[in-house]
Amino acid sequence: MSSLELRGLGARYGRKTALHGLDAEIADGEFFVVLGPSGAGKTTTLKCVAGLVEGATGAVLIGGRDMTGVEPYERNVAMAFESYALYPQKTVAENLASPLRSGRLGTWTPEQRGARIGEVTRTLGIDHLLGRYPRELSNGQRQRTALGRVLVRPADVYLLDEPLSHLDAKLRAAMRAELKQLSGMARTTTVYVTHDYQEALALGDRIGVLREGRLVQVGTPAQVWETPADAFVARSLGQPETNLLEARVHRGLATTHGGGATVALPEEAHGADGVLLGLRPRDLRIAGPSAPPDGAGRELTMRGRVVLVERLGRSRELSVDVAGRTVITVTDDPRVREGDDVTLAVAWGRVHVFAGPAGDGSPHPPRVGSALPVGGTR
Ligand SMILES: Nc1ncnc2c1ncn2[C@@H]1O[C@H](COP(=O)(O)OP(=O)(O)OP(=O)(O)O)[C@@H](O)[C@H]1O
Repeated sequence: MSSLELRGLGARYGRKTALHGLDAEIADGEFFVVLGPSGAGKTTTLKCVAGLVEGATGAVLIGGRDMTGVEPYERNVAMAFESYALYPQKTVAENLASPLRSGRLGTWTPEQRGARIGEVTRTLGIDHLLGRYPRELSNGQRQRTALGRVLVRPADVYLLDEPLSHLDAKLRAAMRAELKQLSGMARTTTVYVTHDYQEALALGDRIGVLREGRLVQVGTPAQVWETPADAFVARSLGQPETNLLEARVHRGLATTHGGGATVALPEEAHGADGVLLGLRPRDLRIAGPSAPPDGAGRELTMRGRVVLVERLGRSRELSVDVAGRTVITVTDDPRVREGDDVTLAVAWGRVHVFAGPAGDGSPHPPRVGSALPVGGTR
């Protein structure tokens, strides 16, 4: 069993605190993604698990065993760094074989080694490069070889630091799909670090969102997507970013500045002076004659004027002026033009309510629930 547990994990670099006591329980075989912006402490988290941070506090348990005082090479973790380390004088095949030759991992027959290397290199799409030297590879190929070096060896925990960052978008998407299929990967507890929310949603059994050295939310991709813990988490997932509209609260109702929309609030938000309403651009739709707003009041509707249309591949990103506030939405309808008056509609349950506007107390207002219809029930 190779579960991984972090108990109050802390790390400092001089006077700078990089991790403020992380707690997480990662199950045996789980694929756990740490998502966060640059500087959040993602790499430091992995290094602490590997035993590479001096003076780390708290505890790391692997398979229930406290790793405090256990040397990095005795932890049986395999870590891939963003900057790839390969032996320049060895071919790709030799680079991949070397971890299996070290003896610490049991004895591998040449056939077993060949089979494992074949499986990993086919998954990573580098099986045609086995005879090349690192200097003869592109950055993306080098990165995949470095990842291969980690994945060939059986370990209790894989620690992967942005392993796909040097690949182009198409290859990243293809590799994402392949990675989880790799046998060994499917069974080995993995902590995967990224700042790419799509990668996190696609790969993670669960996602831990890291901000300024704190895990601010841990949950399945669906939980983090549907009920973001705060406005920061909501903005971290999704492109275009979640719209945040400031609203004043009066008698359980919130009205956006400018009066473009009014919603009823869940009870937890009644005491707030103000709230932020979070609207994902893809949750908003343009209500038109063919798809009128829901007459039963199951949707919030807002009137606005399209001020900008930008192409996003097949769809279009619209900036809509709603009573002086810009609301971004995405549509596949090619007929919408700049200057059009439109009605935006969104299901009440998809209107996230965050307590307190940004800049007014907490810089990251927590989510307190979703909006309710005015004067009715959902
Ligand atoms: N060796 C170091 N000395 C001093 N400060 C450091 C050191 N390594 C990291 N830090 C600081 O600790 C914080 C966390 O760094 P870390 O590398 O863990 O972040 P990250 O989330 O992995 O960022 P990125 O996505 O940019 O790699 C940052 O503020 C960083 O500047």
